[in-house]
Amino acid sequence: MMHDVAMQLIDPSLPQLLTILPLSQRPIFPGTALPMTFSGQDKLTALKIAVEQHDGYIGAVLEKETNEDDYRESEYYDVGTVYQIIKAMPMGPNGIQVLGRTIKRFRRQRVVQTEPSLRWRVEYDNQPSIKPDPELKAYMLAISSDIKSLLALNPLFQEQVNMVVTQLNYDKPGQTIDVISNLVSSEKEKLQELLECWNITERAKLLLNIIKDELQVAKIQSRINQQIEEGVNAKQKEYFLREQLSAIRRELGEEQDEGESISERILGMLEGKEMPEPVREVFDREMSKLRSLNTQSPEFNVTRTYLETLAGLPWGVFSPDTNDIAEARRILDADHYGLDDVKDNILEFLATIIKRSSVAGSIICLVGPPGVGKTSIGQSIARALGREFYRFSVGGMRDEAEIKGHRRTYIGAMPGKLIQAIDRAKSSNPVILIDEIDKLGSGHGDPASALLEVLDPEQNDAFVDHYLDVPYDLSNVLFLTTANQLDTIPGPLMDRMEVIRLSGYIKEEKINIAREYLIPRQLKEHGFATDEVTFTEEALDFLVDRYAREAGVRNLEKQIRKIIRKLVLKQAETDQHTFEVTVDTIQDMLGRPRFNTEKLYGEPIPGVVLGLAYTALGGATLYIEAQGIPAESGGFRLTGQLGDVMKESAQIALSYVKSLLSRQENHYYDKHQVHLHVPAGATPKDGPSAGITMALALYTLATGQPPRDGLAMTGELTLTGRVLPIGGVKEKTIGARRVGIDTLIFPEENRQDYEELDDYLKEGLTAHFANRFDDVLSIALTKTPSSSASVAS
Ligand SMILES: Nc1ncnc2c1ncn2[C@@H]1O[C@H](COP(=O)(O)OP(=O)(O)OP(=O)(O)O)[C@@H](O)[C@H]1O
Repeated sequence: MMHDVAMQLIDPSLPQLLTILPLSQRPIFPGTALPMTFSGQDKLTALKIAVEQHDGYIGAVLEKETNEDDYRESEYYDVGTVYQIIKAMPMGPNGIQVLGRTIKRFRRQRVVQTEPSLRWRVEYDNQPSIKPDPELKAYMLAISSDIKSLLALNPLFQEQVNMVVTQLNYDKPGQTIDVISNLVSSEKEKLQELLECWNITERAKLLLNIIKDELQVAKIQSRINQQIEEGVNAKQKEYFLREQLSAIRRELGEEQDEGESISERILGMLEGKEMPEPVREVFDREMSKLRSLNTQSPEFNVTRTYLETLAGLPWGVFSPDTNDIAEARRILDADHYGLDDVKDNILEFLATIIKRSSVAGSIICLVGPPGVGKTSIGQSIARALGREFYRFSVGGMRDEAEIKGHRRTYIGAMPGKLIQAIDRAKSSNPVILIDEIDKLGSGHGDPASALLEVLDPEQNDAFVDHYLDVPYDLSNVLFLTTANQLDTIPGPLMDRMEVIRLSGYIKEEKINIAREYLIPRQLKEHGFATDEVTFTEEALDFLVDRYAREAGVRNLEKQIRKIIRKLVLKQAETDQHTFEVTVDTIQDMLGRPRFNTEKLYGEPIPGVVLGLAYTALGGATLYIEAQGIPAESGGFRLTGQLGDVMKESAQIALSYVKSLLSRQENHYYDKHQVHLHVPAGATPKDGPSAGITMALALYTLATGQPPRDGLAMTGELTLTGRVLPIGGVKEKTIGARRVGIDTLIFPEENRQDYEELDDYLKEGLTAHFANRFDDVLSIALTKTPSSSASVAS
């Protein structure tokens, strides 16, 4: 390529010796007019000589290392640009600005003089102008396009660059490149490299790289700027719009100032309430915080919700107690059939509260199977005292925060159930019923001890909910709790409560409840007059016996509702107005009866004995089955999901029966493996009270004598054959009646419990009381051994 051949000709018009002046920032390129400033006496002297003696020509060279004291001692690059000063103007006492043009690059040949100024002998870049080849042309085009992009991003040199770009002269690429080089910025070393590049194509390449780098930086810069601007703009826009909106609202008189009206509303909520002083201080502090916050900030909402909760609570608001025991009795009677003991207990309790005029420390726990009226008794108590009623369940509750609330730092924090209850009740002395206290879970924190804090009269006058973070006095709340069974209630909670049992109803009671309470209530709810629908006695008996045999009456109520709904439809579809519900109607409407009989066995057989159990669903009967399998060495298997206590009591029963049999020369268990099962196999069971039942099953299996018909029993057995007392006599009696049992065996020590039962519960039943297992045998075995079972010996 032609222009690659360096032709260093001497330019006759330019001086061979040049006064050198230093450039510290960047080199300058030929072909442009530009001003330069210099300061320092030594430089001023050099400039003066150049202007006066050498037609104003100087050589401007970039310093490699600057010598601050004397520019002549600095280290210089070899290549610089010759500059001709056209005009010089003093700048300050020690400086000068010169205006001139850059002409040509030169290279140092040698230093010819240092005093009074630095002078070099130089050689010039005297390449002839060349016609660009395609490669160089391509570079030039690339430079031109990049420089335009750069222009779009960086408006700073717009005019200057624009001019250059529009005048780009492909015929003189070297000059064009130099002009552009004066405009780009990069590290000084890179620019010096560009200056030192004699080869034009190489120079174009270097310049393109520099421009590309610059373009990259400019792009990033512009992106950052844009992002910042967008953020600022969006914020500003929203701010202005909001300002305008509230100005418009103010103009329309719709709202004074959002924040102000919220604060006023919250303050208004305090009317008629008496906030204790320490709480008021916290309230005031939060209130002034609210006022200082921007209504759009998230913190405003958090503070506002807190203040609303705090102000919404019924501080110092109490409903006056009725204090009329006669009225309380009337209400309890009006709402509930029977339950005489329960009502008496509750009235005694209410009388005490009235006398002491304080509820402090009185907690009642209503225990009984589902649907026996625990909740509705609670409601009646509230009605009798004229207090608000609120109920919540702690069944399955695993997180302490549900009772005591979440700290306010949580997102979506709320007060716990107790404060929610107070909030809903709108009074500080409501009746709060805590349901299913026996099913309280444990998991996060300790819900049981949180509940204890609530119920404990020593602590609950200053109950601190995590969310509120100020004490609330719960000592005027009348707490009631309910449970299906007592075993699973945490001990410390149990200690603080007075237990009132609701044992479940027998058939006759349920018929009465249905007739006197449930049916009239359902008729009313469905818009029937009481005389429009009548149930026959047989129908009620059939309904209770076949469709609703459980201890409570909730299911009975449900069945009645079903029947009445169907009658509503019938009334709407036909002209019929009055209805008589008979056995047939019930069968028609409710389908096949759910219960026929609980008896699994027709005739009694050896090895099968009916036991009495006390479960969360009330009293129940359960069969105990024993079966022998001939085997060399005996053995014992137990099935039916039995708990540890029940397993042990099975072992005791077996050991005892074996010793009893050995005295009778009966070696059945030496030759048989025995399997004891308690159906239904899927229901977990535990407790020692099936001891005598299991022993009798094992005994009758070995002797082949069946127990007498219609017999059920309960009692703990010791290893020596003593019968120990059990719990739940009333429930067990009720359970036994339900399945048509007529003879019962209880431990002797439970005799009094049984005798204290109401007569109607005992009607038609014969109860026997056993001290020892021998007594059980003499009551249970009235028949002689059957011949078919005699193989057992
Ligand atoms: N002795 C009764 N007299 C009249 N109605 C009753 C009686 N016992 C229960 N009921 C009614 O039976 C229904 C169920 O009672 P309630 O909801 O109080 O049962 P519960 O014992 O609280 O049950 P759970 O343990 O499942 O909460 C209610 O409608 C209640 O009025």
